Amino acid sequence: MGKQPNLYAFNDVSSLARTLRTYVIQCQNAGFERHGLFKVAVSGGSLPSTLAKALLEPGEGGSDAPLDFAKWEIFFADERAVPLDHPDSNYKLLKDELLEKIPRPMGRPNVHPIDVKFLDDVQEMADQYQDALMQSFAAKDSVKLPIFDLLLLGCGPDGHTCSLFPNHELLRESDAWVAPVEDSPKPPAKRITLSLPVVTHGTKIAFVATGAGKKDIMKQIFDTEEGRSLPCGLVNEGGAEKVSWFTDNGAVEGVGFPRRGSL
Ligand SMILES: O=C1O[C@H](COP(=O)(O)O)[C@@H](O)[C@H](O)[C@H]1O
Repeated sequence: MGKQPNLYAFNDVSSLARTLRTYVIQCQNAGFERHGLFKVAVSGGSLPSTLAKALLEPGEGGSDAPLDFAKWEIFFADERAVPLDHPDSNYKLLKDELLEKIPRPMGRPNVHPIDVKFLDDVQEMADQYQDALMQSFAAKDSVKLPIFDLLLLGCGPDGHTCSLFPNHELLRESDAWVAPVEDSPKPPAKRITLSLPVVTHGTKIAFVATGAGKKDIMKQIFDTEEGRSLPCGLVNEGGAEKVSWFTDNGAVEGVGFPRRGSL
């Protein structure tokens, strides 16, 4: 058997958040050593609130190693084609949950929202976002892929991640770094998303999935053959041991895949 993703299960979201904090700090420090920055892609959905808990509330026994947000470069793993103050915006969610709450002395991250000039043209929006990535990663050659230090992902109840949905043609995208979505089955229909090769190319890839509402899809992803072709299953396959799942007991009830409680 090849190398496997890591599946961590915790009793509650607080203990999950403490370990996620340690993990993110390790990824941050590895990024600082590699290139003086931490380049991270962040999802929307339920992720920002758990991430904020991890980063802003160390809790008892949580790592007190420093977070230096001034050297963070944050991109979005996916974004909905809506204004930045719209309730569906992943940017707004991250801003409300995390960005605005970062104490000043911890520094201000460099955040890359979508260009709202292109709300009516998601192909143009995806191209522009890809250009922003190219500038950041200084790629001169279009065959190269950006290498995020960390991608922080969610898992939808249908097994989607980023805005990569089950059976969608975008799962076969092999050229674009960022792709437009015109027909998302989950509203809003128009979005942009990192492509699967960009996701699996990351140095580290972390999923956060909590609550009993995720247990059926978790079982499918980890314990069934069909689950391996779902978007989350494809990230597991492509990212293998670079992938870590941070879950609570409710989300993995009945999942047979071997799991651990700490890093
Ligand atoms: O639509 C989206 O959904 C996924 C999963 O969200 P969750 O609430 O089930 O965690 C999210 O990761 C993605 O960024 C978002 O656009």
